[in-house]
Amino acid sequence: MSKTSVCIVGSGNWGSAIAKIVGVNAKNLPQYEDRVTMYVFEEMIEGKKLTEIINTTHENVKYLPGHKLPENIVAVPDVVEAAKDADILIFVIPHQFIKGLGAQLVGKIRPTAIGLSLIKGFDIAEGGGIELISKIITKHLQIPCAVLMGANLANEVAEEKFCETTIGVKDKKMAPILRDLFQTPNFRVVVSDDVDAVEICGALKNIVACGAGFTDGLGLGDNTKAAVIRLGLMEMIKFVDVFYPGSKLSTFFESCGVADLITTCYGGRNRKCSEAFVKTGKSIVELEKEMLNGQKLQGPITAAEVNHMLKTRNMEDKFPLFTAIHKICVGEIKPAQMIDCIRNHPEHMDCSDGFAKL
Ligand SMILES: NC(=O)c1ccc[n+]([C@@H]2O[C@H](COP(=O)([O-])OP(=O)(O)OC[C@H]3O[C@@H](n4cnc5c(N)ncnc54)[C@H](O)[C@@H]3O)[C@@H](O)[C@H]2O)c1
Ligand SMILES: O=P(O)(O)OC[C@H](O)CO
Repeated sequence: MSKTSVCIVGSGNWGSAIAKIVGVNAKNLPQYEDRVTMYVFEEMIEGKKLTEIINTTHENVKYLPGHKLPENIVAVPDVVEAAKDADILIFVIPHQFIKGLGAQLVGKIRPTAIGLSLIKGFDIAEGGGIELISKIITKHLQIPCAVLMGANLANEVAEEKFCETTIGVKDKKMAPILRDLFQTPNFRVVVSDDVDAVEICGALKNIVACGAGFTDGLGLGDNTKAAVIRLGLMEMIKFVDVFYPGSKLSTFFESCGVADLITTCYGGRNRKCSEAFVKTGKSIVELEKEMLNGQKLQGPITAAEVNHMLKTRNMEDKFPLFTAIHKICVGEIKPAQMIDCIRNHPEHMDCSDGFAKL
């Protein structure tokens, strides 16, 4: 039987950290081809191509400095060349680039390939809704696409500190294949069939992370930040309930849910830049450039995508935290107004009989 070949589409902070895991597992597991291709959006670093640096030093010096990648990870600057022979395509690029990159792959990959999206974010759908990234991949490339989301700050995963993750996949045959490709003693995988909710958790938590960062920037303290996190979680649950009915509440207790929300609201890039946004008065775009050395924020764009949908449906007031965070990001209201926007949150008002409702 021929071996399964793997391509990682993306090589940023998370793409590189996951390459460490996937490279080692592909090498050690007999069912996989040793060689794993990694699509690298080419750029010059001190006069040298990043792909050449990765293939000679085995380090992504720009996006994951200080960590060696396994030698069977091969950086390829042409996405079609990287992906054309793969049986498993792992998509891990900032979500704003997926449509452009996906378009280059149409008709150029194995029709039997399967996809796995590690991308946190949405796209705007026709008619004012949102579209899940995994669905975009399936629609354009005509392949099934599972998701992997969790409390997984890339640098900590690269340092092999213990964490959990959630793989959302419906096909029972695919579940162990994907789990085995990612699982390590320090990266524990739980598989869920509640795929849409797993993916939506990963996208929405980035909006809440911005709120947590604004709270930190305003110096409001841990109680306020906990309230923002809790109300953020309630809006995440409500969003899934309203727009993706039939999902399970238990999914929010997996790594993709509450755990990712916590880690991102304390240690993530969205939090960090949002805190600086309040403290410096600079724009999000400026801060992303200044503070992240080419890495990308997903929270403010996701907040805009969600707001577009809520506005179209006249539902901004049902999600006051998401709405306030978007308005702060685009300068429509001041960060200090966030708390006024959530002071009379539906979560406080809906309990007319004195009991909270879920
Ligand atoms: N970094 C993390 O800790 C982490 C953890 C879990 C999930 N994620 C998610 O994974 C996804 C990818 O994040 P990341 O941290 O790997 O990326 P990143 O933030 O490091 O982004 C930089 C990457 O984007 C690439 N890029 C820049 N312009 C591009 C273009 N026009 N077309 C294609 N690629 C381009 C760069 O070459 C680089 O590889 C995001 O959705 C993110 O939310 C990130
Ligand atoms: O650094 P952030 O804010 O993009 O968050 C990173 C991961 O999504 C945390 O799991």
